[in-house]
Amino acid sequence: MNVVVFGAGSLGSLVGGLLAREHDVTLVGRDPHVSAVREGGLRVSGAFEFTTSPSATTSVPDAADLAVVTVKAYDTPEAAAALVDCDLGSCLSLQNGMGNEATLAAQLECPVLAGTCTYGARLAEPGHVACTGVGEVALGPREGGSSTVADEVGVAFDDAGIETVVADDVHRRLWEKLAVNAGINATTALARVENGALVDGPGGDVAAASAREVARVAREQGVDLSDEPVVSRVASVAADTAANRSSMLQDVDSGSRTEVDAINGYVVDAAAGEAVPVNRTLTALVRAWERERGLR
Ligand SMILES: NC(=O)C1=CN([C@@H]2O[C@H](COP(=O)(O)OP(=O)(O)OC[C@H]3O[C@@H](n4cnc5c(N)ncnc54)[C@H](O)[C@@H]3O)[C@@H](O)[C@H]2O)C=CC1
Ligand SMILES: CC(C)(CO)C(=O)C(=O)O
Repeated sequence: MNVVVFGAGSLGSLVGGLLAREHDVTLVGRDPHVSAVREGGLRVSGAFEFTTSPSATTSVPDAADLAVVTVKAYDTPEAAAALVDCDLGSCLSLQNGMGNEATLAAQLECPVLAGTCTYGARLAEPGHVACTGVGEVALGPREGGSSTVADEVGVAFDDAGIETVVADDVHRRLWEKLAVNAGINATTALARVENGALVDGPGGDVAAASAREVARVAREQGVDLSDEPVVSRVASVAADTAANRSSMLQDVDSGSRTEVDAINGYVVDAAAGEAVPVNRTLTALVRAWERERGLR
């Protein structure tokens, strides 16, 4: 399979590196990482240890069987615009946050797949990505249900040794992942704590309350997501990733824009006036930090 990974940063380089063991992969990213990969290949370390040599460029090739989109959620419109002239068989988003697939589908003619990814990745240096945790990719048609395209992409990921589930309930999975990110990311970013600080105590109460709001909004959207399993999921992820600094805390650490608009902000927008005070507060406080740093 000929794959273009659009957004070759941490996650894109890990997934692209794993896929490159079995497929023809082109990483689309930015220098100095792209130049380093061109010159010396891509080293994947951490839970894996290998070096591979995908193509690497700063511009999109003319065609590919599959585009895997791994930019931050706020860059998805730009990614969609950059891919519009690429002759694609299909497109898969592995991003966090909600709305990415709709943004891609609005501009691309190919089938768009939705996905969640619980692998952990960190770009250690140009040309070198570390896998900080082995997880799972779940993917399916963005419309829900099943499709031949989703099956084929699932086989391609599985053939590359990526733990993959082809899911006919991708909407539920996206909302469940949203509840986890809405509970953990902003809470840890604002408190400047690692995920484990939410396992119990005041931070955990905020994370649980945020997740309950997400579950309610999901149900209002017709997605079967119950409160307590979601709250338990948030607590178990916080415990399993206790030493992690969440991606939003890492963004705050580096003074970078966060994905709050696609996470807690999405919950507020989807609630359409329904009371979601915890997500509304988390969104406002993270946006206040971004504004103070001139990021919005
Ligand atoms: N890093 C991780 O462990 C995980 C990340 N995610 C999600 O995956 C997405 C990506 O996250 P990361 O890889 O951590 O972010 P990142 O910032 O490391 O990677 C994104 C990359 O896209 C590149 N990019 C953006 N626009 C571009 C353009 N127009 N042309 C070329 N390159 C462009 C950026 O330069 C950057 O290198 C986010 O939604 C994140 O929440 C999900 C699961 C795990
Ligand atoms: C699951 C969690 C919260 C792990 O840190 C994550 O996905 C993130 O940090 O964005």
